Amino acid sequence: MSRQLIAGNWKMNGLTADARSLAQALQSGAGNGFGHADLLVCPPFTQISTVAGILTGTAITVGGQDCHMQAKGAHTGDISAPMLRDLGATHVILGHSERRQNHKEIDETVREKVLAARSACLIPIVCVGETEDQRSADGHEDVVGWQIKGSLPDGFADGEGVVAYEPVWAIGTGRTATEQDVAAMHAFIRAELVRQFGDAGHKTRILYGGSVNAKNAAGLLAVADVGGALVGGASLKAQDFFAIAAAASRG
Ligand SMILES: O=C[C@H](O)COP(=O)(O)O
Repeated sequence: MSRQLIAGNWKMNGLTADARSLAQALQSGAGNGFGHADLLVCPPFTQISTVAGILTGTAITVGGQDCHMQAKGAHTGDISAPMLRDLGATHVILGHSERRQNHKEIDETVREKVLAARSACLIPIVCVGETEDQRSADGHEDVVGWQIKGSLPDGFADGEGVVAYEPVWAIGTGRTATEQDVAAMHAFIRAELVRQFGDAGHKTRILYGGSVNAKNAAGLLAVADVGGALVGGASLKAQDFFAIAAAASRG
């Protein structure tokens, strides 16, 4: 099995003291790495510099949670991909369902942001996933299929771009998708990637996200075609984040 990526999305959590203390706990536990897992944390913009500084020299990399589609200019309050890179970020989460919902981001916006990330040498982690209503109406494959078509630009699979499948109803709810559902959706996403990008689509990592925790991680990470996890709440405790990483190592 190839290395899995365990990515922590801290979302809008962490004043400087919190971020410093969590980063220090990660630094002390990081050791020489985690077997089959690559580790990444994505703090809020305001803490990236602090966290990247503390984690320098460890096996844990740092990413952003969003970026603007332009590299610079008159965009009050926005952060560009080169700015993230400048702070030490290696990755950026794009098209998270909270951005799609709260900021009305559409696939075309996400696609433009992926291009911006690529120009700044950041690895994009593009989130896709259906709502509960869409799944109840049996529309989950259609929704995710369209998100993949619309959000991923040409050549996406030639780089290190990552896709994260996050059923919206499983995010922050404690309701995890069953391993059967995860297997079915990851197989569907893989088939879509190959249809869109040819052979290169076989190598794109597909993460699962949605209430992943220290207890359920081993089962989810052992599912075929799960290339890692995008972890929200459980990534705010170093011990839980490491337990998930350890589960990946056993995958
Ligand atoms: O980006 C992370 C996901 O939204 C999952 O969040 P969660 O682990 O708190 O459910």
